[in-house]
Amino acid sequence: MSNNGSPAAPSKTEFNKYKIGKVKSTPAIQRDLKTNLTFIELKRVVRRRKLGQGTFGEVYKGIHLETQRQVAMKKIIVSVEKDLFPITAQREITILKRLNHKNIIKLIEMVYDHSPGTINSTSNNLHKSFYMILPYMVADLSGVLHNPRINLEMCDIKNMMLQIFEGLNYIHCAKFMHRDIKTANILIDHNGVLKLADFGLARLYYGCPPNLKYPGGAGSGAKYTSVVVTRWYRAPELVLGDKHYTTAVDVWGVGCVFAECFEKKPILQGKTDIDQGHVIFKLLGTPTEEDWAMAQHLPGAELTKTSYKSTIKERFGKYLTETGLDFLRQLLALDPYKRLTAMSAKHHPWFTEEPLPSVKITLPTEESHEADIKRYKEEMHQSLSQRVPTAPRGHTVEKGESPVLKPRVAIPRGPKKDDAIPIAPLRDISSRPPSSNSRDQHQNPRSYHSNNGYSKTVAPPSATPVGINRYGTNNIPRNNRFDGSHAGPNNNRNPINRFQPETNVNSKYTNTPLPLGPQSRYQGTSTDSRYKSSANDSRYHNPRYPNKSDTSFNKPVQNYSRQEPHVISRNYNPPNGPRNAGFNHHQDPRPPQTQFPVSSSQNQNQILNKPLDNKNGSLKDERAKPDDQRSHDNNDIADLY
Ligand SMILES: Nc1ncnc2c1ncn2[C@@H]1O[C@H](COP(=O)(O)OP(=O)(O)OP(=O)(O)O)[C@@H](O)[C@H]1O
Repeated sequence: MSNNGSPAAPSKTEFNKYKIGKVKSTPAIQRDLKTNLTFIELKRVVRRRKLGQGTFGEVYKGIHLETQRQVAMKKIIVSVEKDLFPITAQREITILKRLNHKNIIKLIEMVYDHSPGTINSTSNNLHKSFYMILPYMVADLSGVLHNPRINLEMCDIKNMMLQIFEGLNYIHCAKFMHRDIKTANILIDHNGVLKLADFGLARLYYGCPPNLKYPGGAGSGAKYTSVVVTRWYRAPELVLGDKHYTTAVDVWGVGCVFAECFEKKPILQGKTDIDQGHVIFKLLGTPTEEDWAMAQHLPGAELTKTSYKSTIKERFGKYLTETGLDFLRQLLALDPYKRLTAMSAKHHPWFTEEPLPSVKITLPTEESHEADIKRYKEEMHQSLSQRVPTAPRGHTVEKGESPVLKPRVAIPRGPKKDDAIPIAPLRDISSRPPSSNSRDQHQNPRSYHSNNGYSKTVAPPSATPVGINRYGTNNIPRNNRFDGSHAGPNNNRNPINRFQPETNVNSKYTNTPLPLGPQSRYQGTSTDSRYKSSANDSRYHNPRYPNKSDTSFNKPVQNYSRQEPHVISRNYNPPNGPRNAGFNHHQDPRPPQTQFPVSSSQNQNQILNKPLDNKNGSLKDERAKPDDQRSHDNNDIADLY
């Protein structure tokens, strides 16, 4: 406070904390005297490096000026007029504060841009910004897969899958569902450590956490909105409108990510929500009653009247051995209760088959983010147009320099003196010219066979009954070394030993058969009987699965499509153009933003610093409770928490 009692203007030089873009002159980072929050004056910063375009904001690269650490700054835009804080950001902040794992992105802190506000060009409204400060990650998996200069070996893919399952298992054991697993939300740091990010759609689930004893995911004890997950990564139960889904929706997403590693593009690109169902069944075959009995009782059951045959072997058999295909099939099992869990997936024999997972993935030091995909495409196009044309018959073409993709960014840079995060000296990209040839090789399944002794002649695993989760303790052969109770043979040929996951957090859940709570969907251990459809089946007397005469299940297909307006089909084209070429159908699954008032500085402070309500493990913030504060455009929003 100044002498005359009015709040003093914040000092311009008091705190120099973050700057977007390269460090040049002294940035304007200050602290608000009233709230004690730090803020940066973005108007002064001219150069920004945009990493990604989110649905409701943008992600920038910045520098923490005190430590010189690179950070990512995820912008959250708050309309000054409405004075509302987006619910997805609220959720993400709350959940990230609770999580602490090597394979989950960390929230360093929140900063508030205290400048008078900026006018949004599209809405013409005055906006203010909050920033989530996250550790800077050199790449995301979407950028890596689209980068023609990066060729992932099978051992790297295995390593990445193990890391993804480590992170996902942690989230699931902490009783959260992520609900937006996709390649763009899997970040990679300079040490090759993968981090699951973007918890804007995540939520706490009800019921017991998963364990190895029971197949299927956890969390079926309540009704949730099925309008979650980016469409192309949406599990079939969501596509069919199931509201009692489980953590298995995340495992489906990982299955899509796994397959995307081979095709380098999302594998299930439905054009509409209904089409998504067709695309899924075209790959995996229309489920029979035996395959997925519950499908008949979901709102979108009409889709199961199609008769597609599975094409998974034709499509992915060229990349994967029988064991690998079995792994993919179990990640993409149509029935969520036959799908692997994050906990059991790590024990699949595919990880013990040659080539074993690499100890550490080494990627080029080039930054590869989702925002770079457009550039890669342009480069590819340019490279192809520069190719020496083939000579007409009987003629020769003089040999010129073969077109080579030249990276725009300085790639192999050694650690600088003031780099707090040393860039690891990784593979020398210059020795691997990313010619069109290498791209071809990239798509060639045989490239996975090179140098690593990987061969398709590896004996497939012995046949196991379909529909049983083979890696739960229930089903594991007695001498199975991957039962999760021990680390397996003590040598580094065993991937469980080679790959060193963080084990501390989940150990308490591993191998601890938890009592089935009242919410548990299936009681007892007889897997066969669970999937049998019979009039006496207790599921049909369960209010969650009303019998067929229930009108909601008898909806003709038109009715189902009429529900589509509930699905927010906002086009994925931000004001400054499509997010990335070829992603035009990349539908935003999020419901309209429910927002909370953040008018006073005190409220802002609450959002950023309020300790979580830990009672009963609840993450709900008090401000999230009163229903009347929410703008319910449809009932699904009420489900979001
Ligand atoms: N910590 C980080 N380091 C580097 N890049 C990041 C980081 N966080 C996010 N990004 C980049 O920004 C992109 C979008 O980030 P994020 O998914 O968190 O935002 P979002 O607004 O939730 O996006 P979406 O609407 O697609 O879910 C990511 O795909 C990634 O390329």
